[in-house]
Amino acid sequence: MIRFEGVSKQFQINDQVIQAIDNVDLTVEKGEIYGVIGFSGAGKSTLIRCVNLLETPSSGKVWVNDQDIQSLSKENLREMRRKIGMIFQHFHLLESKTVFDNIGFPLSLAGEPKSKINKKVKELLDFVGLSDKANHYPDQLSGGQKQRVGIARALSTSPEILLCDEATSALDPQTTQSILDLLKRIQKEYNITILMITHEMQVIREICDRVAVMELGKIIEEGTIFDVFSNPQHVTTRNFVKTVMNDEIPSSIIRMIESKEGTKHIYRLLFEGNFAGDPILSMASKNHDVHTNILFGQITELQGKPFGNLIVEFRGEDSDIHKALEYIRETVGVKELNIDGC
Ligand SMILES: Nc1ncnc2c1ncn2[C@@H]1O[C@H](COP(=O)(O)OP(=O)(O)OP(=O)(O)O)[C@@H](O)[C@H]1O
Repeated sequence: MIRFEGVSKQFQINDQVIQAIDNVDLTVEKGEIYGVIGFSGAGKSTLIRCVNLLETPSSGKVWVNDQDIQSLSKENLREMRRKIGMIFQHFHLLESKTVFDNIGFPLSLAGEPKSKINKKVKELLDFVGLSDKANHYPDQLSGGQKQRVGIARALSTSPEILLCDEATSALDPQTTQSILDLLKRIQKEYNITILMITHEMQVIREICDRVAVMELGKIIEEGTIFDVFSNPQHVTTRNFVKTVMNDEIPSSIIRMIESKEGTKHIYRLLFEGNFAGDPILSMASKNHDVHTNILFGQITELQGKPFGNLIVEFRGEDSDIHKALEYIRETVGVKELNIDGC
């Protein structure tokens, strides 16, 4: 468990004071994957670096497993740091050491016996799928493979917490996916608490349980992935959500709707985790003698629940359409559509 309590951090450059973190309160529960998202300069890196005291807060407290880390003795802090692994955007591998030695490096530093290092490194090489690369050097690896080495190295001391600093930002989408899958496996199999910072909402959506949005050093919004993605409150959060779940209707569809003559019965059906898979449109159509025409839609999955919307045109008698909509409303949200797409 990680808890930030009124944490602030200022940097001073000449006579200028930079407020990198501003009175942050945040709790990451044991075993969850918690994401912090924000634009460049929001304070994410500074925040995550306060967990292992790579940065010292100017004020406030950081608790790790109910221990105030700033009150630890040097020796206890060293011990605590062994429980906190970290992975980085640019991997930070030692170029002159093999994959095997990179992974075993934290254990060598801690003076662990060779037999223990060998056993642990072999287990981790297998876990991250790099057993055949043990004797390769970092410059012989792809970005994704390098990050796997970084992850294995972070796991070598059997940490309880893994800090991920933009761990997938240097990777292509396919490799990103494989690294995210690996992080999910780590959470499940090792029950590790993961705190990750990123500027990619896709990454948050993919694996996090909860998310905090940071701006100008403050947490401006926080919640479960489902709540934040389905009902973002702050304009910055809405902009992040839009990058992965754009519910604006394309202009070609709006033009097509506008060109239709006569009364238009066009509705937005909102799927917000409340849909059990019944064929509601075809049932509404069959039971109430209306025709339905899906004009546009985007349904995705958030934390295992369907989320999104469909823009549907209904044709038929007004009274039948009314009854069909009543039936649909029992299952999903229904909103009449203004032509401006709202
Ligand atoms: N060591 C430092 N000295 C001075 N200013 C710093 C230092 N580290 C960070 N800052 C400043 O603190 C603010 C927050 O930076 P931080 O790196 O935490 O943001 P970020 O959200 O991680 O951004 P990015 O994604 O670009 O790394 C920025 O204005 C940055 O310039």
